[in-house]
Amino acid sequence: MTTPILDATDVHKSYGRSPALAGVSLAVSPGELFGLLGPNGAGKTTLLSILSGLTNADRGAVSLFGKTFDSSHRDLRRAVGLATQDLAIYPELTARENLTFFGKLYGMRGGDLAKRVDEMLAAVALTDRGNDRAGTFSGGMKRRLNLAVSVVHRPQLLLLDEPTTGVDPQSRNHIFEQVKALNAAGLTVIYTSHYMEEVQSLCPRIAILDAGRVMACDTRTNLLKSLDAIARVHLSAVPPGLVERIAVLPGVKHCTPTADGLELTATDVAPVLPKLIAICTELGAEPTALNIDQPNLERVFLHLTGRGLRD
Ligand SMILES: Nc1ncnc2c1ncn2[C@@H]1O[C@H](COP(=O)(O)OP(=O)(O)OP(=O)(O)O)[C@@H](O)[C@H]1O
Repeated sequence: MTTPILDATDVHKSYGRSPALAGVSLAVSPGELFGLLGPNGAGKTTLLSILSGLTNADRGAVSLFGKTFDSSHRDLRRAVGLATQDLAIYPELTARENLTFFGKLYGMRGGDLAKRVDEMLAAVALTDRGNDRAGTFSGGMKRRLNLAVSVVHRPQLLLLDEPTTGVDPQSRNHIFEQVKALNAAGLTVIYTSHYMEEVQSLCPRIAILDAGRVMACDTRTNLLKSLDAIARVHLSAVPPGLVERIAVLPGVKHCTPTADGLELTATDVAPVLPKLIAICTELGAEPTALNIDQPNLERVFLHLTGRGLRD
């Protein structure tokens, strides 16, 4: 098995008496685009602060690149890029100056730095605005620059804390594309968000964090497989015997009548539908509307915690 690029075991962190992390364990392999999904206050920022060496855990162990890690390991910290939720860029500097400044902080100089700055401006579609002050940028452009700044020094692990906060759809797409491109080029990425759509579409493996604990950590496929699809069928009538016949169709787990039709659960609804329609036709019940609720991470979260992600 490959050595994990990041291995956290039983990490605890409290602010005063309130625990922000209450025993978090997770491992991320080289090359992964790993999602960390959790509502506001789940502990995502606290975890990223520990993983980037900004703060230390109260208890537990973290290893990065196979070595024990804490904030005193300056060499390991240089191999991590962090795009913070609060923007790290300087509004009075231009985009180019911001990138150059952060590159220099990491010891980059001369032609290599100049080339990298150009590359980063192009990657986040800010080449045309490179000489404009960051303070004049839209929220989305600032986020894109914040992302570029976090990788200018070519880290091996990138930590993204809610990277689409306050951005327009166009910038959001730029950020998604850039994250995917960085990952495809070999960068390991931990992507934190409370937007389940983002994590679900970007990340093949995901940890769900709530109240400082990992509630589940698995592949996206396995997380979604843990729930059934729900089909709601509206019918012109619900003849006697219909629900009972549908309930025993192969693949159907439950079937119950509703005010205007029926509702069924199945791991896979598609193979059930033709048989359902045939039975409805035979019994004289015309389907008038069909709604299929496929499993998603919002429902997985609800199932695990009893609450919605945005409660
Ligand atoms: N500096 C701090 N002082 C006191 N409490 C804090 C501090 N930072 C975080 N907390 C608390 O720790 C818990 C976890 O916060 P954290 O910011 O890590 O969560 P999060 O999942 O990143 O949420 P968000 O997306 O809203 O930032 C919360 O209850 C928060 O109020």
